[in-house]
Amino acid sequence: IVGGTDSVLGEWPWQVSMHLRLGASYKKHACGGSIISNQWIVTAAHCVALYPQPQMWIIYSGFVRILNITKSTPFSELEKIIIHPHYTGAGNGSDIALLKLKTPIVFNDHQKAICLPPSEATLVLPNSCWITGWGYTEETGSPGNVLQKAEVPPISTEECQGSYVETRIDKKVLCAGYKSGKIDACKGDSGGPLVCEVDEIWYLTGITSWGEGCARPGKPGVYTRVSTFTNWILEHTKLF
Ligand SMILES: O=C1CSc2cc(C(=O)N[C@@H](Cc3ccccc3)C(=O)NCCc3cc(Cl)ccc3-n3cnnn3)ccc2N1
Repeated sequence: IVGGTDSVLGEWPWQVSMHLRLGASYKKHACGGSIISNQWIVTAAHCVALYPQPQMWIIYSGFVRILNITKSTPFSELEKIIIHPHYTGAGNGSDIALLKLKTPIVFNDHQKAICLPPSEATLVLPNSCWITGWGYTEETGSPGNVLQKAEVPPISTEECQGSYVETRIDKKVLCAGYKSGKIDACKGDSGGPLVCEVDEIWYLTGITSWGEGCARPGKPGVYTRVSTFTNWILEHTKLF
């Protein structure tokens, strides 16, 4: 996150870190994700597209300092990875995937689920949403240690299309950010949440997907619009 500030434990209890098992011991943070039930995580399809094998991944939850993670830190393992069937990788939407945990997460003040938005919610977009992650804090920077948070306003599809003339901006995505840049997601934040509070309830409104550089003026962040996929999520997680 560029232009963010430190989070405190319990502020974003649905945020998880996905670590790729590269060889026996070496693991590293690859993507963010969001807890939507005690056994399901939502992330970006591009995070798992290169390694769609459940045994390649481990999930850390209930923490904010990435440097506190050690070999003895408890983690969750994956039973199943479901990548959206329409995801093709060419940045043309449906950048969403579901991770089923081998054993359910025990909820507490530091780890619990975020609500899904109503499907196709034309719910007038709130004017304030938040992004979080352990990604780069500058475009050519390095990952943050403490989970970073930043407030970003959603941007209309028309305005966003004007920022990305070579890419089709449709209802499968949601753009957010400032004309002046300065605050945005960046490398390592993808798969993580864009959340908005409506009537004191937080909803998973977006999934960090792509952007042209980080926090550049006129180049907002592009997020998977979760409400377009709420039914798909419910069908595949049997959460209804
Ligand atoms: O320890 C490390 C140091 S290097 C590193 C890089 C990445 C990375 O590039 N991730 C990509 C996505 C990715 C994930 C897995 C495989 C391949 C690519 C990303 O987050 N990409 C974020 C995309 C993005 C989204 C928004 Cl909303 C706004 C701006 C951007 N950025 C544009 N340029 N950089 N960020 C992830 C974890 C990492 N861990």
